[in-house]
Amino acid sequence: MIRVAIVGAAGRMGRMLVTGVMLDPELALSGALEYSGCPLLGQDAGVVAGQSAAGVRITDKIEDFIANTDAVIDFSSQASTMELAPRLAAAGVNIAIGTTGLTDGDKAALRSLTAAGAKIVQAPNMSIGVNLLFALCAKVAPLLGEDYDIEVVEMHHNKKKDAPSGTAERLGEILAKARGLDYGHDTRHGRVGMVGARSKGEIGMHALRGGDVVGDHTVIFAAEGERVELTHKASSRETFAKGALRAVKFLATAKAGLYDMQDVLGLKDF
Ligand SMILES: NC(=O)c1ccc[n+]([C@@H]2O[C@H](COP(=O)([O-])OP(=O)(O)OC[C@H]3O[C@@H](n4cnc5c(N)ncnc54)[C@H](O)[C@@H]3O)[C@@H](O)[C@H]2O)c1
Ligand SMILES: O=C(O)C1=N[C@H](C(=O)O)CCC1
Repeated sequence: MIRVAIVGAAGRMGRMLVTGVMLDPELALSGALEYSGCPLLGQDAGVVAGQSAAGVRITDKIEDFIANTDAVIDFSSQASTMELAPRLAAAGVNIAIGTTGLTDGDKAALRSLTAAGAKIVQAPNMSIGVNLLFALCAKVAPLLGEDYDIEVVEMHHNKKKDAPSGTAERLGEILAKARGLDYGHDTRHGRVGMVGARSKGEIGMHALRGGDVVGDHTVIFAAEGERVELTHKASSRETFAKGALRAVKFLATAKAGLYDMQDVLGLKDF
């Protein structure tokens, strides 16, 4: 049995993760963390998630559960994730991070924790379909070549705080690498004004927000006379939660290291 605590337990993903852990016979819910001042502190995490009582109260202190926890799943905020990760790693707790908006510096800091023995999965999207899309883009972009202009379009619900989505950023990084471009330098985020004709050496990135959209990502390869579009649409957050549960099971037998969902799903050699 893997004892799992959820960070951001009252959030959209947190409630889905609490439910997923409670329903999984290989996992046991050991803790549920929220920010200090959260009105739901002290409430039963299962009840908050719309399930039966889990016997785990939402707390703002990791000390309430860390000694009885094997793994933490963190879908909260960049600041919270980066503050907690060193403390969890120091306690020998495995960490599955779904939080987006992490900087390159944040990812380097996570890697340095794994050099000291931590086991971490960090992935901007834990669905099987999106991770297959990552692998497909790495193959398709070099095959189509420079004649095909690449644009990435994502759409999410109107509560999402970061843009572009972590998934779109990862798509951009994969596509840039496949084209010999630099994601940070060569990405055009939206276009406005007299920007001139599109150059070959750029990737367009467009973030749409509205309603309750769970998460749509499309990569467009556009050439003279045709275009190819690869699209993934998530219709339920359950797909992300299922991936996170796979991640903690993967970490239970993994060596120290910083992993992504390509490792968890065995897509590295696809
Ligand atoms: N990797 C994936 O597959 C995936 C999928 C969906 C969402 N996400 C990401 O997960 C994050 C959360 O998304 P969401 O839609 O659930 O957002 P949300 O705002 O509904 O939930 C975030 C929760 O974290 C809590 N939180 C904030 N600071 C905290 C702290 N210091 N300690 C403990 N809890 C704290 C908030 O109170 C909130 O309940 C975002 O970064 C989002 O982009 C990733
Ligand atoms: O709802 C969100 O927020 C999502 N965030 C992830 C991202 O930024 O890529 C994954 C999809 C849902």
